[in-house]
Amino acid sequence: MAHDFDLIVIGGGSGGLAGAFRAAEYGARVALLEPDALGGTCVNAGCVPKKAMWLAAELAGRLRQAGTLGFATTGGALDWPAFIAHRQRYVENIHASYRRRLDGAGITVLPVRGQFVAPDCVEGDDGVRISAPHILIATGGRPFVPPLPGAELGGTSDDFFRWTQPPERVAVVGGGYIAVELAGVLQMLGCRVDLLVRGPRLLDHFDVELATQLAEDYRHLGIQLHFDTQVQALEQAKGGVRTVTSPALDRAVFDRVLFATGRRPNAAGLGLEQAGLQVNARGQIPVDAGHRTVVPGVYAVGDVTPDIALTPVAIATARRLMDRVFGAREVPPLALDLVPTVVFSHPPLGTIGLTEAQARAQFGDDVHVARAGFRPMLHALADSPLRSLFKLVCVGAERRVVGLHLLGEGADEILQGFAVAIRKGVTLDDLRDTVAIHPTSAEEIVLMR
Ligand SMILES: Cc1cc2nc3c(=O)[nH]c(=O)nc-3n(C[C@H](O)[C@H](O)[C@H](O)COP(=O)(O)OP(=O)(O)OC[C@H]3O[C@@H](n4cnc5c(N)ncnc54)[C@H](O)[C@@H]3O)c2cc1C
Ligand SMILES: NC(=O)c1ccc[n+]([C@@H]2O[C@H](COP(=O)([O-])OP(=O)(O)OC[C@H]3O[C@@H](n4cnc5c(N)ncnc54)[C@H](O)[C@@H]3O)[C@@H](O)[C@H]2O)c1
Repeated sequence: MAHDFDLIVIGGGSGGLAGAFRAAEYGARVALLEPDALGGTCVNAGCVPKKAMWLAAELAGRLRQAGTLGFATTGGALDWPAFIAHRQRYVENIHASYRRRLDGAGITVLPVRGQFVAPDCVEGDDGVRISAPHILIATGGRPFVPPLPGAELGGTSDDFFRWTQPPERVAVVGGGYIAVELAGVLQMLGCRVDLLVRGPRLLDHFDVELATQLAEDYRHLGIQLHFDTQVQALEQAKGGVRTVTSPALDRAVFDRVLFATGRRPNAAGLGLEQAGLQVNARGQIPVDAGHRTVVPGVYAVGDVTPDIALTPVAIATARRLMDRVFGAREVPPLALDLVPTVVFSHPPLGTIGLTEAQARAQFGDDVHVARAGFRPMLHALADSPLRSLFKLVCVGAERRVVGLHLLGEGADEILQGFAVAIRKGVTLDDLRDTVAIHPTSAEEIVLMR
């Protein structure tokens, strides 16, 4: 049967757009289905607007520090509507840029929600069917809200990005990336934040020493941290929403409650059974290392799969996949053991590779850890107690670096270059042989003992 297109991409977020563009570069005829705004979670309710809020929050902190250091400032209060206008203009520019690039690449964009009617055929919610020998599922995920009594009184990160005014008192539920990032931003921008974490620590999968130092830094910023605290229900209360928790909180009424309790894949409603596909126990679409599903010609990338839920991972895997399918190139799978990532906390926390605990579990006594704890110069000048902590995890007689963990100012920008070196097998001696740049935070990495 003649197909309408060479490739149908379901979802116009990070992975879908990257796959569509790369396939079009090889001359493929591509249709992209996206019922909402182009760019998906990252551009519209994730990385981009989040980073804008983080930058505003960092500026607010800087303005307060500037006041301490003798500058005449107004204290760093933010006019939210004015800032959000700037943020959304930036987001709209990204939409316009995508639209231009899609037109330029000759990609057919259909503003519809798609579902499979056969392994090579997708129907939009306008009833129109299109077919292709290759179909890429890149439908991402959505916030998960635990099914508690009164849960509808709370919001999620999606709601946060719709706020036009800051609340005075906020409870953030969760201890992962989004909880830590939103709690930090809101506190820095002048809200009173309580962070309700069901476990004993922040950021379960990150190095425990850094997570502990971050909790300490957050306490200094004024965030109320409640560990081992289970939210059982939300109730409407006079002047706000009451959190019913175990154990009970001293102050339990908030203007807003935000659930940052994980995300779930968008796999329901895709007609997967018509394609011959099934989801795993976590609702994700299983794929092999090449991002093929069990059905020939059907692929999946990004948050709808078990991959690490990060934009650069969705982009890199989609591009490699299209290099194989349309470029007929042998491309190795992405090395998922060395993915650098940053939590945009205050200060930021960047990490790549194994934590100390993971390295010890894998290599036993053959692990060598170097660390540097210090106050960055600006914080020392302003008499702020916020501390940085950098850790290097090395293995073997040659002390090959298998993990780098950075909490502190500039960590978000410092990590990328070291990620290249670590991928290339850098050793502790290589780092020590490198001349430091003084005075910086980054020099601590080459001076570590
Ligand atoms: C608050 C927040 C902050 C984040 N910050 C970062 C960060 O700083 N750095 C980072 O790397 N990652 C970050 N992430 C994660 C990142 O946003 C995701 O990993 C990334 O967007 C996943 O890309 P994707 O293509 O899989 O899905 P998405 O970007 O979610 O795109 C999926 C698209 O598919 C569309 N869709 C769904 N169903 C259908 C259908 N049936 N038919 C057609 N279209 C459909 C959706 O409308 C959506 O546009 C953040 C996420 C959140 C929520
Ligand atoms: N800076 C970044 O790169 C960035 C930022 C945000 C999100 N992301 C990506 O998006 C993913 C999703 O982020 P996230 O923060 O939603 O998920 P997460 O998995 O990082 O954290 C979820 C948190 O919610 C808690 N939780 C789960 N169910 C709960 C319940 N019923 N009650 C109380 N707490 C509960 C977990 O213990 C955990 O602390 C991340 O894993 C990450 O891959 C990346």
